[in-house]
Amino acid sequence: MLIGVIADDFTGGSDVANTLAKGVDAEGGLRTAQYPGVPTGAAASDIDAGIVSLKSRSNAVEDAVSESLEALGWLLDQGCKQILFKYCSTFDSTPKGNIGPVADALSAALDAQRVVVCPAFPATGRTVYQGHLFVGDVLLSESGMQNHPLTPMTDPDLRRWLRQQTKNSVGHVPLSTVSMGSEQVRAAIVGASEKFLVADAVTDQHLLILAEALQGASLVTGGSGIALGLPRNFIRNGMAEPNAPTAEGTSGPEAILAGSCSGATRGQLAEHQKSHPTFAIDVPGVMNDTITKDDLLTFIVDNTGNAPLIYSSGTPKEVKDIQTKFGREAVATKLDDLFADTARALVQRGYRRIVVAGGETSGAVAQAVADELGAPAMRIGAEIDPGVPVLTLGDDQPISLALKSGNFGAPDFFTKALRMMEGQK
Ligand SMILES: Nc1ncnc2c1ncn2[C@@H]1O[C@H](COP(=O)(O)OP(=O)(O)OP(=O)(O)O)[C@@H](O)[C@H]1O
Ligand SMILES: O=C(O)[C@@H](O)C(=O)CO
Repeated sequence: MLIGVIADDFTGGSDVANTLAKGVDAEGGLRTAQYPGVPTGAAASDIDAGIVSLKSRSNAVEDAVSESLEALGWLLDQGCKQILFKYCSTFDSTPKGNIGPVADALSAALDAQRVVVCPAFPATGRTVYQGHLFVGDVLLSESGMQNHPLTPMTDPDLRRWLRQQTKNSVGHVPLSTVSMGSEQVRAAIVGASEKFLVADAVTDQHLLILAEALQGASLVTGGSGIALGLPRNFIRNGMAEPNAPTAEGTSGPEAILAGSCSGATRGQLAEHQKSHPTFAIDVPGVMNDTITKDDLLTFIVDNTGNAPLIYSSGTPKEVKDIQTKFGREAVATKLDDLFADTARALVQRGYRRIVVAGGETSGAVAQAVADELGAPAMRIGAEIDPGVPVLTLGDDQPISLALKSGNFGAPDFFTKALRMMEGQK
């Protein structure tokens, strides 16, 4: 293994897996696998890039740090030459963490002297300019992310935000330097007096320049965009052969599970409802055990073949009311367990295509499917929409998964994902 990624959530893991598997057009990517949690055994010997997906974005700082260090240990044992700490392209974190403390711990463990910080992902509208993060044409703090229930992003200045989280110093590599090329970026990194350097990037070209400058860096941090040019560093110096995402996908019974309450997911749900059966999970019913996985399964079984979709997704007000009544953690645990139990039962019944919306929900479902199949490595297939590939697990009776980040995907994402799992456009 050459590149090892520690992803702070599962959808983020499949986002960066997609990027590493694709690489730069015409130059190819790496043979890539995504793992739900830290694997117990060794990785297959034909994997160049391995992504360990954690649920460390918004848990306690100490847990995020220890899980990330455990993932680092496993990746180094697999031979990785470069580690990428992948966080969200909207820099989801609080003034306490977890990005800063995890980056502190990883850089100390790797003895990394200068570490680039770049969440830019231009294909989904996230760009960094003058150290500030934009979503489309608005600052992060005006993009809706200021109201995020767990990690409200109220300051778009990444340097100021990160300084609250880290004991190390934070500097900046401005766009004027990035646009001059990789030599100048490298010189700026080497000459900087600060440890963490927020790097501006507005286009994929800027990300490629940064990646070229990061050849040989033991630790890189960012969104999936910063990974765009990393495979070709290894391909160009002869350490890896160029590859394309090859996971084959599957056909067979299907289900869509949506726990995400983001605006994008709710829009995709509204689109899907126009011509497909959907089932709204009664969350209070789940909390007092009057709704169980059997209700969800009955609906899915009755509507198989017609892209049945189960959702808990609610408006911000509905979510707030339910959280106030039952407690945020209790609701999240109960819904995660419900989706995981449903996914396990679907696998047992021979369901082969499962589309999931939401990072937390994807974590619960992917872990359950991998456990049920006893197959920890997810192979990377075609890209459905920016940042979301088809994933395939298992050998004899493979299962395809799509793990959609809350904010990703076009309005017709759900049907497109099911089609692409079968190898159609
Ligand atoms: N109706 C609801 N009421 C209260 N909480 C809900 C409801 N539906 C889902 N949730 C909770 O909202 C959270 C959704 O998180 P999830 O990470 O799956 O989606 P997301 O935040 O949109 O996605 P991402 O992390 O990829 O941006 C989960 O913790 C889930 O339990
Ligand atoms: O970077 C992103 O926006 C996504 O990969 C993500 O992290 C989803 O939670």
